[in-house]
Amino acid sequence: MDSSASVDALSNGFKNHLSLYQSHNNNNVVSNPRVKPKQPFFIGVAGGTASGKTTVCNMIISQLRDQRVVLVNQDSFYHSLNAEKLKRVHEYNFDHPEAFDTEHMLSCMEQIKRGQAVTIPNYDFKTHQSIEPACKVNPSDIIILEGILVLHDPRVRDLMNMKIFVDTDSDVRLSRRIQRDTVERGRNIENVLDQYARFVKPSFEEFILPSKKYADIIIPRGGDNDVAIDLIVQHIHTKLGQHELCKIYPNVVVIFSTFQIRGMHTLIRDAKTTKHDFVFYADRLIRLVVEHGLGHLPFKEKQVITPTGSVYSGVVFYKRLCGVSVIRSGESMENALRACVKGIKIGKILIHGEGNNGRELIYEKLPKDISSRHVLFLDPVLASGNSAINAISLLLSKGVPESNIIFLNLIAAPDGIHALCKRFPKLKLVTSEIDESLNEDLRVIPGMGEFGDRYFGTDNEDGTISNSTTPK
Ligand SMILES: Nc1ncnc2c1ncn2[C@@H]1O[C@H](COP(=O)(O)OP(=O)(O)O)[C@@H](O)[C@H]1O
Ligand SMILES: Nc1ccn([C@@H]2O[C@H](COP(=O)(O)O)[C@@H](O)[C@H]2O)c(=O)n1
Ligand SMILES: [Mg+2]
Repeated sequence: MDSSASVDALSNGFKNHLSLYQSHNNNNVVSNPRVKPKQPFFIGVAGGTASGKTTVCNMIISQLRDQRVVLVNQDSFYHSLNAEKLKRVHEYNFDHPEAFDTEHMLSCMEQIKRGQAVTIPNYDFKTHQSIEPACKVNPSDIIILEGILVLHDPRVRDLMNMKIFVDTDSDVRLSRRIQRDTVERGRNIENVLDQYARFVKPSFEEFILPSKKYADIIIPRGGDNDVAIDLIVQHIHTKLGQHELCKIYPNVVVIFSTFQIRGMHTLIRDAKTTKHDFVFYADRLIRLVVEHGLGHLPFKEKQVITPTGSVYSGVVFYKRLCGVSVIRSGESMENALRACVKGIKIGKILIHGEGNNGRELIYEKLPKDISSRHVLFLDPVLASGNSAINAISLLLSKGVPESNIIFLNLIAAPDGIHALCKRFPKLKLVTSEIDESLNEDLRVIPGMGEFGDRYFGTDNEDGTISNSTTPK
């Protein structure tokens, strides 16, 4: 194979994720200065030559199917050799930190970390030069930077959320390197052994091995260590699934994001989506949130005998439940709740209000025995939190314990979460996405417009959505 390991590694990342980057690119996203892109999770993978860094990275990527991942190889940032240096290539130390354009790598990684697209050079191990075309890397959820010296420079290390060192026996590495470089990098055994003894081994001892102390995780045996790779993938999932606000308010639960969920959000947030599609995908998301929310109810263990005469140890559903929907958009969630909880009673609350203050209770119809039930409170959009606080205060005044309320929601603004969770710390909020902010009209950004208008088809005749001044 002609291409270098660097290009291989990079293109592996692209092979897995290219279509994703392109679709991301083609979305014609209108940049909104108020919306800060989410910071990606940045992983650094270092280790000696042929320790299995690229192999480990590809194993991690293959397990992160629901995330957008980009793999960048430090090799891409090797300085190209000029004619003079090419003549004496056998005297060149490719394992010294100065062999890399670290300033360029740092600037690219800083840009990717800020959520910007960058162009990464394409390095050819046969000609020892950067070649065309360079590779465009679009913003991602996870960035992996791998290479022998990625833990060497403190500025690069500081960008990383997780630092890994792949630790493989040096004899194993040498034999793999001979094999790889003769097959893939156009070298002969004498070259490989000579380079190894003169530069690779001494630089490993002087620069690479000392960087091991900065690693959070050391993986002995590289790609053979399935347990370590599973644990790393689990940790990444946990970190990505956890919004900062979930750490502040442990009762805020964001359902685990998959490409399916993002796809549904993309559709319902798109201003061009038809009413029919909006309802279809909003219903799918609502159903997921409802199912997730029900999982937070208390349960009792129960054993049953199956038709094979065996014992199945299970649980029984909690039955004293009711729903309460906030008119009008909360009513869109009632069907999903009815479909999941047979015969559930659903009450209603109508709150009216303008601007930041002055919410007024207009109408309420709640089950008489609501105080003895767990309440699933239905409202798809949490913006300032003013309406929700009003409605939940009403439930508390009816004797519902705060800890018996589960708020089921599709999108929540941080402002609403702060307001609600500070006021009702025992209430549980289950949502499918936390958005960036509220604008000056108290509308969620990026948001999805007026949910009720889009769901019930009461937007303007020309198909545009009313720019309501009545925030939720
Ligand atoms: N666990 C393993 N068992 C056998 N061969 C391996 C293993 N891990 C890597 N290799 C092989 O060793 C060579 C170097 O691995 P690679 O992942 O490219 O290392 P690095 O990126 O650290 O240089 C490759 O040819 C690869 O296929
Ligand atoms: N023109 C080059 C550039 C680098 N190398 C060697 O590659 C090794 C790093 O790649 P790994 O995939 O093994 O991490 C490094 O040890 C350099 O010696 C080269 O031979 N020629
Ligand atoms: Mg490699």
